[in-house]
Amino acid sequence: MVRNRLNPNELDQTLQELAGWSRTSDRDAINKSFKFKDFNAAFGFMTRVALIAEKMDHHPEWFNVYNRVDVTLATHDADGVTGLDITMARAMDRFAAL
Ligand SMILES: C[C@H](O)[C@H](O)[C@H]1CNC2=NC(N)=NC(=O)C2=N1
Repeated sequence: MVRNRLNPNELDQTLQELAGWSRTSDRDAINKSFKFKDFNAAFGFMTRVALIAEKMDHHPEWFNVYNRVDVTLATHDADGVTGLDITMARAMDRFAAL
């Protein structure tokens, strides 16, 4: 089930395939800092992510300043990291590479 929390082993294994993603130190979540050319590129990324977040009904926590977007992913309903967060992380990596 995508909404079940990944156990620590599953999460560590999955993170090995996700470049730049780390476990968040103070809670069950994952995070990555994305850097873009400028604000326009950063906001374009956020817009693309927003559209799929609505489709997935799964929303990132993020902080943007100029060309940087710091993202934290967790499934609030499950109080931890689930397959939904991994799907979202992969989608974000794809959009960031455009
Ligand atoms: C009511 C609504 O479906 C839920 O609150 C959704 C919305 N977006 C969500 N986003 C995230 N990241 N985790 C959730 O548990 C979640 N739940």
